[in-house]
Amino acid sequence: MSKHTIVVCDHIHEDGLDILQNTDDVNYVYAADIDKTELLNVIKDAEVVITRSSTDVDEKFLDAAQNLKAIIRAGVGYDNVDIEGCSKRGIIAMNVPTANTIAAVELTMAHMLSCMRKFPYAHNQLKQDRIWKREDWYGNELYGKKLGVIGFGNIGHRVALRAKSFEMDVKTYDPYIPSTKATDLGISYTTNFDDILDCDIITIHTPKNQETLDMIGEEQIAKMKDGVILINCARGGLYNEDALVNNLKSGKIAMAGIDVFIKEPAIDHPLLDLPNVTVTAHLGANTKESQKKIATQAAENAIESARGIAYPNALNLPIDESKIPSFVKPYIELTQKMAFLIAQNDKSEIRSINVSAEGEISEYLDSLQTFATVGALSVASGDEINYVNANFIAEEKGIELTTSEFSAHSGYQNKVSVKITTSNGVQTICGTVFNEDVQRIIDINNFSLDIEPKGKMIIMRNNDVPGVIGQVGSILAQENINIADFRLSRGKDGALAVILVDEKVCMNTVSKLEELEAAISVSYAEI
Ligand SMILES: NC(=O)C1=CN([C@@H]2O[C@H](COP(=O)(O)OP(=O)(O)OC[C@H]3O[C@@H](n4cnc5c(N)ncnc54)[C@H](O)[C@@H]3O)[C@@H](O)[C@H]2O)C=CC1
Ligand SMILES: O=C(O)C(=O)COP(=O)(O)O
Repeated sequence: MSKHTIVVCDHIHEDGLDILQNTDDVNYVYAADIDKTELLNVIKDAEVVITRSSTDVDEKFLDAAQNLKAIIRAGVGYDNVDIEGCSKRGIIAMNVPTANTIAAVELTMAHMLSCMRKFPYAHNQLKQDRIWKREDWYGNELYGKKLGVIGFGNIGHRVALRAKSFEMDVKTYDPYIPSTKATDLGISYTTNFDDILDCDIITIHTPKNQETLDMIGEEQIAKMKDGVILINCARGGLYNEDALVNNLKSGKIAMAGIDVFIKEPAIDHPLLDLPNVTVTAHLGANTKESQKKIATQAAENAIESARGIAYPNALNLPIDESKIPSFVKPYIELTQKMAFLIAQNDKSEIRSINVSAEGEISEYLDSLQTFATVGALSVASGDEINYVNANFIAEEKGIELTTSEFSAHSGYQNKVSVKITTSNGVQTICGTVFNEDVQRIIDINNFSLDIEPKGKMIIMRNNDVPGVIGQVGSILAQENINIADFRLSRGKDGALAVILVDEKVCMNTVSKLEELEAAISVSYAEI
């Protein structure tokens, strides 16, 4: 039995490792304890890798992992994964988005309480210094304080709910949610970022990206109350780290609770030298409960993706298959086949691919376009093309991808057409689906036909003169090629024949057909 190699690059719960170990068709490699340079060697044969935030899936990593099909980020944030690099290489990246939510929520509350009651100072004074001085540690209560929650997703909204149970006055800023997601829970919603800056405590729960990096810097801190408390259990850099250090030193920020740093491990970070910071070493997801859930989900998803069965929580698929209605699927297949057929008929350099549609199917033009691109490019690039990287590769080759809806109705309930322009000319094939899954090509370059897009086919354009069918028949008979079906279409510019055959046709036979006096063009394709 051939086995799928799955490499585990970071520490995950043993329940996940057991699943991998006990799966017959998996060759599992545990590489969490090795040096990251050595890891590059180990991932050479990996089909799937499981990572956490300690492994950067960057250019070097991807270049080393030549056989990689999928990456499972066993957690939420994927800012350490080069998603575009994955897409270009046809690698599907997935995360495990909700399994550690509660762990991160509870760590946020812990940091908040720790800052309010000055836990680190009080703890150290008694435990390390053996001093009992209760008068030194007057903290503050969460009760009645204003809490600003930036980012109201899985973690942010749960932090807000817990804060409400402490009878805090909670407000959120998240421009990407409907306001009712917050207001229905009794939480104020604002689209004015400055409203959040007016809070007693601010906690951030957004992803890290171009938009959110340095979201809070000197300018925003200057607008905050003196003695504000800032919590970050999301990602290092969402609060500008220099601004954080400066304002903690000056006392503008009274306390900060920090779990994450721009550069981790952060053992020499200036924040660690400040007394008014409570820190944890990126422990947001580190509860046994969360890690058990994440590891089992990550292992199961790794196995499914290695087998090519499913890609749960994929981050870079242009198409979410689960959202595509069943009637669209045969059209997707048909579109890919039509593009594949055209690209076999004309192997010259592709300049543009246009997909047009009419009927309800036109709502799915973007998905159809992606599959047409896969079909067209796979003639030249074979297995290297899949629907994750097709659009990237087309872009790199300078191929223009367009879609359009037919302006006039042809009478078909749904119809799709693929038009490919090459350095040699333009070819168009149209198709439809009958009775839910019977795929048919109905037009090739303006010649009406009715052909199943399947098998070995010779496509011949010829002058509409007597005797052509007989001549084609005798050439194929001489070559021992059996004709399974012969479809002929006549138009004002001659005729087009699609000849379905049982045996593979070699270039020599194609040349003999091309030599017929009536022949205009002949090509051979297999679907
Ligand atoms: N410290 C740790 O160990 C952990 C950290 N995290 C991090 O916590 C963060 C939040 O995670 P989840 O809540 O699970 O993610 P999520 O995707 O459920 O929520 C993120 C929210 O941020 C909002 N958002 C995006 N851009 C925004 C912007 N510019 N301004 C305001 N809101 C914006 C989104 O609309 C979304 O509602 C992520 O950065 C994640 O990586 C998650 C788990 C553990
Ligand atoms: O899930 C996340 O975003 C986290 O930050 C947790 O990261 P980790 O898996 O603990 O390295």
